[in-house]
Amino acid sequence: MQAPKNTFKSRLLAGEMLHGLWMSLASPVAAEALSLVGFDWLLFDTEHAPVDIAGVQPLLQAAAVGTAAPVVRPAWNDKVLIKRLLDIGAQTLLVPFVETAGEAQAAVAATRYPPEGIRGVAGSTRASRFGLTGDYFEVANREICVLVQIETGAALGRLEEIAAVPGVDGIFIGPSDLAASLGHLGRPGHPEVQEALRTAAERLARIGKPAGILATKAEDAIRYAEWGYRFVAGGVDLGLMLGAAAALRRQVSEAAAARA
Ligand SMILES: O=C(O)C(=O)C[C@H](O)[C@@H](O)CO
Repeated sequence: MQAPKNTFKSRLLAGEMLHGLWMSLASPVAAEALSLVGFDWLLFDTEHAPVDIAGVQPLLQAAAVGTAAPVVRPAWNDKVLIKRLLDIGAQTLLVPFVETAGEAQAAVAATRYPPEGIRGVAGSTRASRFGLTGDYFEVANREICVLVQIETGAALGRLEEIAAVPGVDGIFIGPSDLAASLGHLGRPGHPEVQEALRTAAERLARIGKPAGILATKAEDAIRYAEWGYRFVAGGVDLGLMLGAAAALRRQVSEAAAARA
């Protein structure tokens, strides 16, 4: 048996546009269902969603049913969290709050077996198909995809340095945190934030590094793709559910009011 290939990484590096969905519900049912609707990737968040490592494994198992590649965001740029996510089979990680090239190097090192990095070795994990693959140790390092998240003005100032770190495959800009860092908490749509997002994509395109972002509505996702973002989460599972529920509630209430 061969070790799993990382199709997210190969497609990203081939320059494909990858449409994603941000998953905050931490629900295996939602993961399985939404893996089937045609997105290229699903982001399982453990930074702000109520889920620990043991809860991520069922999400990965559920998503394996469909066609969307899983991406997991560890709660922090932490070598132990990263190792544990890799062991349960995550191959693409979105590492939050990277502000310097040194922090990006640490994130990459945490994902690589020695001598390239410091990942601890376990023989029988979900990552190696419980030890049944013959080639896992040979291919693991190159199949792992590291995306680092830029979320402050300071990090943005060092964008090119961070992006140049070997092993950083893509840069994700977090609009909400960047907005907060730029003095516009809760207002990612503020013109100054939007301009920072636009120029970040431009700078990354100039150095040939794929840029990613999270949008919360289709029109934002479309604009970000037009600006050059290549892996764009177009919405959040929880937000979509609430939006649909609120619209349904509004529609039936309005119909009832009209009948009265
Ligand atoms: O800065 C951002 O934007 C993010 O990091 C995403 C947030 O954590 C959040 O909107 C996810 O639900």
